[in-house]
Amino acid sequence: MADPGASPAVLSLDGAGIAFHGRRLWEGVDLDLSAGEFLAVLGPNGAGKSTLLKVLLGLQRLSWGEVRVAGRPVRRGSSTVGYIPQQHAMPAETPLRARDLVALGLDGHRYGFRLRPRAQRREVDRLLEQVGATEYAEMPVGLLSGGEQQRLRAAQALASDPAVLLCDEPLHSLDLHHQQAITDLIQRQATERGSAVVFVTHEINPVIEHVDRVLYLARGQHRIGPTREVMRSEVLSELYGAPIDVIEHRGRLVVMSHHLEGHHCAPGHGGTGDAAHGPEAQARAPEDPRAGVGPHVHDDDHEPHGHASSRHVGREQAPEGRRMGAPR
Ligand SMILES: Nc1ncnc2c1ncn2[C@@H]1O[C@H](COP(=O)(O)OP(=O)(O)OP(=O)(O)O)[C@@H](O)[C@H]1O
Repeated sequence: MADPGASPAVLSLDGAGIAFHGRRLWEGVDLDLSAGEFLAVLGPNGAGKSTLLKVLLGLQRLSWGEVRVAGRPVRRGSSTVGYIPQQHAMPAETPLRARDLVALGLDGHRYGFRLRPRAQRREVDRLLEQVGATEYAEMPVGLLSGGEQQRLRAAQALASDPAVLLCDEPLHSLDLHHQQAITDLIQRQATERGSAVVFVTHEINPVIEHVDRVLYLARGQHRIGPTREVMRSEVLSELYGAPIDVIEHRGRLVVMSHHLEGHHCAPGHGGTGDAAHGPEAQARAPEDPRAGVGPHVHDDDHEPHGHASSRHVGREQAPEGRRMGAPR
């Protein structure tokens, strides 16, 4: 059973906030994420979900507060952070085979040295098999479907066995079977390898059984807590400043409102509301060089870049009794 106080946080946000041109996306976020914990990040379009991932990737500085991964200030390219970006098509002429894309995620740091070609090939084969991509391992990536490319990105992100795994709408464009396969893969990475997972999504139902806590961002405000504490009519109505109904039906959460835009639960995805936009409502991918075919550049030199904490409003910790990963 998890004992959050006993293990140091893998990921910490302390009084974290961000503003662009005077507009506060979120502020006063205090969060300690433990090994193996699965955090879902929800909120309407433009709430700052992808920006949060950019912060955790070291691509965006906080306006307030501090962020630490594995006890150190985050740094772009750190081997401790894996990232599955939003799906976007790679150009047809991309000069890489599927297996090359996955191999970019391997730099041998797990073994203390770069893998020999044969060992690397075996590891890439294993990763390809995990995501069901063996069949097209030798294909040029640009000729693969969006869903096939997305499975390769998942394999690439897992290759480094990261302490923190960031996922930006990773299920988008996957069919139900592969949604399940990728979700299971991410969950196994959490429970068996102890990766803390930060999973940005517009739709909680495909991952609801895995989620330990939800971070909900809306209108410059946020709530953090177990799914059914945050995903309640009272809480979402307060966050949106408009009446929202959250109904549970056969273990699925249905969010309904006549006022929402860009919400995470569309009529076609289990909701019956008439104004919600579902997962189709996509935003830009972070401007991360790794977002495309990008090699997962590992670089463990850390340098501080966080700002001093300006607010501290009750640190959030993992609830008792959640699943826990193996010690790293
Ligand atoms: N570098 C930047 N400079 C100025 N504004 C920015 C910058 N990066 C993001 N923004 C703005 O911050 C807001 C939040 O963007 P972000 O992509 O984080 O939202 P999101 O919650 O991921 O949205 P979606 O659900 O549509 O993907 C947007 O209005 C965006 O234009």
